[in-house]
Amino acid sequence: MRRLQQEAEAFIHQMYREKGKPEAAGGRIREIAKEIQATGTYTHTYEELSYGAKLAWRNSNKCIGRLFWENLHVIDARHIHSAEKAAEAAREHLRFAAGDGKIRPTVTVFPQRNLDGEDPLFFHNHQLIRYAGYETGRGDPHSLETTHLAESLGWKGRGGDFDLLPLLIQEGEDIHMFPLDQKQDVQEIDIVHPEEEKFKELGLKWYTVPAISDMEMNIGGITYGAAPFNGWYMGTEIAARNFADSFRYDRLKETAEILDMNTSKISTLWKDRALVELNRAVLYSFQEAGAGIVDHHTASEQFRLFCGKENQLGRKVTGDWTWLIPPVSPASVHIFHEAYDNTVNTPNFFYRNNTSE
Ligand code: HEM
Ligand SMILES: N=C(Nc1cccc(CNC[C@@H]2CCCN2)c1)c1cccs1
Repeated sequence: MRRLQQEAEAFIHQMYREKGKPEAAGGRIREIAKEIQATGTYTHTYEELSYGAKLAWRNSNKCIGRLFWENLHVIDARHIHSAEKAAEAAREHLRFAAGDGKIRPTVTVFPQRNLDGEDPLFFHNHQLIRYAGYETGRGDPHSLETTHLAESLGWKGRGGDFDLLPLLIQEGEDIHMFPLDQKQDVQEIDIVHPEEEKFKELGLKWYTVPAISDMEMNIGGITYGAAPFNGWYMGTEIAARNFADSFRYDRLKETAEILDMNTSKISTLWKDRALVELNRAVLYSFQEAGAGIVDHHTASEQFRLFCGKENQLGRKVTGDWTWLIPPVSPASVHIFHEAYDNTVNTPNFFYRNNTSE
């Protein structure tokens, strides 16, 4: 109780100070103290939930995209208690976030963790949109576990490389499964190359809205175990990791071969050349389709602006250098040559310790 009170006070003071009404904090803190006294916990107002979620984003040390933290759309779904309604809200989130190409950074907040440390609802999905992975080697190896869980609940995938996984939502002790509507909820882009016609023979595609659904959000001592959030992709995530990692889609060699590169020895740097072409193709394909995406150079410049603004406002930026540098040409962006304080502040997003499942 003491700890909850202290975390609540710290958050309320920060929020009211940043909103230019520090004198109003005291009254709200007393109100929260009474609620904690009476019930053991407290409930955020929508204003507190909204600002808290924005602060959680601003405090995300591994995130290069924080310049836009104040533009986060916060959907209050704390009235939802059934897996069915949660699935509908998740699908609505995806449709809203996709906009008509211009992706809206959005978080949907489901009911907070209860006093027994249980989440009324939570997602087993890593992201709301994700492709299945199979023992055959097809699909996304990163999804093997989630695919097994879906299959154990009766789901049958087609065994391809891009089969959309169903939503897997736990309500109490039971896991419920809901398919996404590929046409309404998911926008996908076929990956083509700006110059090389043959590139499309790779048969690659990816979805436009990354929506992380397996992290918990902590605001003022309250934990939201289901708070899926989306932004837009940085091209390297798809091209340099999802398509290139040997333990993911592992397409580097095939890309090099299709582009007639000399792959006879690693010292020809064919991997590096294939990586750049994959990244150019992903950026080109998304941009041609009018789908939101950012290249790692633009994203790094936006991060530089974010740091400048924060410093101007007298706030210290915290960051995790090892995640902030892009996986392609890292030393070609200024971030590589900077140092960042990796202190973890709250509000923030944290990994769920999945042992409870
Ligand atoms: C708007 C466009 C955004 C871009 C381009 C962006 C970019 C990124 C990238 C590239 C990463 C590293 C991911 C990886 O390497 O796997 C990342 C991490 C992260 N981002 Fe952002 N982001 C954006 C918006 C957001 C939003 C809206 C939130 C939350 C409200 C957010 C929270 C986070 C968090 C918590 C991490 C760390 C995840 C982890 O620890 O695994 N980001 N971001
Ligand atoms: N662009 C994004 N990328 C992103 C952000 C946070 C976390 C992740 C997932 N990181 C883990 C994945 C899974 C294996 C390696 N990368 C991606 C966003 C996702 C949600 C909001 S922005």
